[in-house]
Amino acid sequence: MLFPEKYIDLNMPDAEVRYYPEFLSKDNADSYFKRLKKTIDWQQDSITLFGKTYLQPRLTALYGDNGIPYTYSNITMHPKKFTKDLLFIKAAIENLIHIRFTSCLANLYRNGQDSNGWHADDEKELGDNPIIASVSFGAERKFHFKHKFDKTLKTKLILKHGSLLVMKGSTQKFWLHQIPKSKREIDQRINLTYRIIQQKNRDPSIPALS
Ligand SMILES: O=C(O)CCC(=O)C(=O)O
Ligand SMILES: [Fe+2]
Repeated sequence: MLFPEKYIDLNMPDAEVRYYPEFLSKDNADSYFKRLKKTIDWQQDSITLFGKTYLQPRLTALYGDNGIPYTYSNITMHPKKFTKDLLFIKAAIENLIHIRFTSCLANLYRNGQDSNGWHADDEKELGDNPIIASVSFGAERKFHFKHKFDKTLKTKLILKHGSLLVMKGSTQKFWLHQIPKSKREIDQRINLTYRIIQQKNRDPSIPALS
């Protein structure tokens, strides 16, 4: 039996985080993984931190249904048009949680040395209390959270093949997250983070078009 709607609330203070371990069946997740690896236009960008330039420790790509660029860690990404698979997965999430997304940032972790350092997804383009829906395929990876202000608060989970993690409310205001590097040998993993990306300087008193 499949239970795509079965969830676990992480019960973190100052956050709303919900985990759906069986969002996609294994067969579905297997075939998405293979196709996403081939059809996404993966690229490795450089980031500049404290005046030094590094290659990002993973491959990424941005897709969307508007042309609005997305800037984080000094990288500006321009969205490509959604692929069929990305639209199907988007619709499955939207049916489950009743939120419409505009964009998807895809990550490919090639092995255990690839990672995603501590950050919050709190860019202006994401609006005030952003909703981020993140689907995982392939190798399992650890996902860590730590509170920005109360150093005693942290938690972690393992993101399974075919799982969905939804972060909303004040999560990005109060918490950082990361995918740490691992010395173990780890296979490839693809993660899709669906987001709502809007014009940066939009007047918040005017409702966004949907
Ligand atoms: O790979 C993941 O699970 C997390 C990705 C992430 O945090 C991001 O793209 O902002
Ligand atoms: Fe993130």
